[in-house]
Amino acid sequence: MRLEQYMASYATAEVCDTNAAILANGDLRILQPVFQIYGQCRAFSGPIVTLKVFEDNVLVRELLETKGEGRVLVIDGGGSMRCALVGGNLGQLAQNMGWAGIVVNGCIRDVDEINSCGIGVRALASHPQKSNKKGIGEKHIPIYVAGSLIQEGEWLYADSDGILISKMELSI
Ligand SMILES: O=C([O-])CC(=O)C(=O)O
Repeated sequence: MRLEQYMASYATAEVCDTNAAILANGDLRILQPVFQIYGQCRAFSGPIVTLKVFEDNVLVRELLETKGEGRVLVIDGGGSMRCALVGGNLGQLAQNMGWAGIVVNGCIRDVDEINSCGIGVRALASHPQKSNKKGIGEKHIPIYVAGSLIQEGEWLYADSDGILISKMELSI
């Protein structure tokens, strides 16, 4: 897939302004503004793949080794500030496998390398320490991140203003 396919043809602010009804009923949610912006793509979107881990990134690699097909990996890392769940190698892998982006409720490292990858990355912060490698965690389960319950298959829309989660693909 070419990078252009991930470029934004929407603005999250406009989506919020024109979708009051689904914002009110919860089909469209706005993540709390806790994320830093990394990666070449400041704006990205796609269907969500969920992962819950804690200070262990074996399953992150396992998922990123599969075809991304324009999806976004959302990792609930429990908000840990003690190690990084994604680094430069995984950022490059995600780009190579066609993922649109990665959102981490936790930390990343190798920020300069990640910033050169042609994907979108959001994380709470950077941390130089690598994570454990035990392989513990759960894939494809509902996760609770930045104030929102997020289900596998929902859609994520990110740009410079923030991150939206939508129950369905938005027609924009
Ligand atoms: O392998 C890790 O733990 C993360 C990392 O540093 C990378 O992706 O380059």
